[in-house]
Amino acid sequence: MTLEAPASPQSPASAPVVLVEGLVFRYPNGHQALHGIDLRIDPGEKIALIGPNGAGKSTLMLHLNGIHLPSEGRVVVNGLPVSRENLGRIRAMVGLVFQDPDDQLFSPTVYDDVAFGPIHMGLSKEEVDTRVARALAAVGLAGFERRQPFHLSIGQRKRAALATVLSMSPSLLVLDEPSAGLDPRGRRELITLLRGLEQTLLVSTHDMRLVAEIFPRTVILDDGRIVADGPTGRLLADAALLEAHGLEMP
Ligand SMILES: Nc1ncnc2c1ncn2[C@@H]1O[C@H](COP(=O)(O)OP(=O)(O)OP(=O)(O)O)[C@@H](O)[C@H]1O
Repeated sequence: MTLEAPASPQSPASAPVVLVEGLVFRYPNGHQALHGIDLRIDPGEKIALIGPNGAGKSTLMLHLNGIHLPSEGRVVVNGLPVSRENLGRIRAMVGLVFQDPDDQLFSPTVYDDVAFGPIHMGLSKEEVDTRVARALAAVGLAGFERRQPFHLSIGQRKRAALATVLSMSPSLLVLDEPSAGLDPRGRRELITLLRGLEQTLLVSTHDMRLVAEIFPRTVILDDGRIVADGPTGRLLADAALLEAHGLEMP
């Protein structure tokens, strides 16, 4: 097992954005998908979460905004435990983007989808409009307000899905497989976009080149356990480690 203190851009004393302690999760059918996860994410970190199919990456990420609640252990976001009572506040702080943008886009127009979160935060029409414009500009979709989401390309839909959470100004962005299905140009645009985001970022991916290009820190999950956590360059250079967990560089 390879575990190291993460290289945080903040001072070690700064409060973590995410603290996961002893997280165990069993699905209702009894399958135990997480076996005691400990993870700390500091402000401004950009972290890749990698591991083979079925390792538990999505299950872990779904705990960060309370779609799943721990069977044992706890998850704390910006000092607030993720629990049923705190879900509204947690979801305003954690923007979760699913792998399939169609899970996130359900309105007749891009504007309606991106405005949905801010409207439900009770913001004024003026503030909602400002946030929609800012979020669409951030993902390169300025002027797409009146477009119909289901007529956009997959790359545009993925960016629109990201805009639906950016409009809530989350302090943590959690993205599941953001580069899946993108062509080379879409991938390059995504890399530029992710590099420019100021939010703390946790991204699950099988795209090892994306990992190498963007993320200073990588966490490897296998069979519901963190098996390595450290600087990306060192982990990806460890061929034996990658092979042991069903991973390889392209
Ligand atoms: N609703 C469910 N009920 C029971 N077991 C589930 C459920 N969803 C996922 N699992 C199981 O939990 C384990 C972890 O799945 P998870 O989707 O978190 O893995 P993953 O690392 O995200 O995989 P992938 O890379 O394929 O997306 C797997 O064994 C999976 O079959």
